[in-house]
Amino acid sequence: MTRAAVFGTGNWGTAFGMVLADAGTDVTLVGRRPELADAINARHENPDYLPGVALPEGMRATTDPAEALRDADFAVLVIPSQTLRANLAEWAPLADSRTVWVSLMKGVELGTCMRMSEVIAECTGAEAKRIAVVSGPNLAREIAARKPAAAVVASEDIAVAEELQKACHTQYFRPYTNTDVVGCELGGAIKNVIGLAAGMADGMGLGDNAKGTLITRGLAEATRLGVAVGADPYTFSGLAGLGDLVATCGSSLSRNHMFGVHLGRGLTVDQATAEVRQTTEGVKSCRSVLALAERHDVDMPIARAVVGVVHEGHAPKEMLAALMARSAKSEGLY
Ligand SMILES: NC(=O)c1ccc[n+]([C@@H]2O[C@H](COP(=O)([O-])OP(=O)(O)OC[C@H]3O[C@@H](n4cnc5c(N)ncnc54)[C@H](O)[C@@H]3O)[C@@H](O)[C@H]2O)c1
Ligand SMILES: O=P(O)(O)OC[C@H](O)CO
Repeated sequence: MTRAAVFGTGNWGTAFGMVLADAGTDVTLVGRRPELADAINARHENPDYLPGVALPEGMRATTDPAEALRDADFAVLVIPSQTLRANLAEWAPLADSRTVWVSLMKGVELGTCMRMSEVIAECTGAEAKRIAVVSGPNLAREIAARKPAAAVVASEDIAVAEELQKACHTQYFRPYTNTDVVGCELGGAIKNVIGLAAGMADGMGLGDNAKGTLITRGLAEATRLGVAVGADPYTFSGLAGLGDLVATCGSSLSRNHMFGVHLGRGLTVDQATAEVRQTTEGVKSCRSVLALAERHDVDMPIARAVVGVVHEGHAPKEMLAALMARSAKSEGLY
């Protein structure tokens, strides 16, 4: 039987653990708080993140990473992107040399501008064939309700992607394989930044034309950066690109979207943080995404506007005016 250790007992760690278990994989969730692990084991429910969702009986939780990693085929990482490096310093030495590390995270590391698979490679020493990512339009609460969704499972080694695909394929969760790890990760991280912008537009009541424009030009920004760092441009028209942009920019279940809505309605960043509470990757990753773009001389005006609002104290209205006042250009990618 395939075994997976899932690090993170939040929304997506718990929901993806459920997907793996429903697909017949043996799953152990790894959390930090014993009382939450006990509740998951005793009640088959995660009362803090997914109250009312009945988890598969065989899915267990522990606070002991070594126990979870014993004989694990997959170590699935579902924690905030900015803490990954520190976490792996503890977890990596406990893993078997054959374990495949899987990132479900949608962020870019501050300071280094590294994608999560790059952080994993550096911290674990794992070669590319022992690293995979999962991305796509995957709002955890919908998946926890077993509503249908699709995703991309990417690894440079197609055989590894296919193994992971098998381990998480259920009647409601349809994973497609891809070998473009770079494109899938950037698609996931950048959609959060565009989701913040779309939320601001919604919060300001700007309407659906504005949102359609942000999604489309956001996709152009993501594709431009992706191409500059070696991704396949077609990945961005797929589930990890357009699919996730549409889901995130349109859903009140998206934390990034709702964070933007709060800002658009006039709340401060601190007030929006207090409202949303859970991991909102775009808030930090907008800066690392923009830094990566600057490093590659790629223009990302929407991402720059988001950084202006979230980190530089500009009002959403000011940034909107700046975006609209840019010089006229043709529609192409550049
Ligand atoms: N929620 C979704 O719908 C969804 C879908 C796809 C991808 N993601 C991505 O998955 C990642 C996690 O998101 P989430 O929604 O599960 O977040 P969450 O806020 O629901 O849960 C975060 C989890 O990480 C743990 N955590 C926080 N700080 C930690 C630290 N310093 N060390 C170890 N663990 C820590 C928390 O205890 C919690 O278990 C993010 O990168 C997000 O973009 C989320
Ligand atoms: O709630 P968000 O904004 O982190 O989005 C969740 C998922 O990434 C949607 O695919």
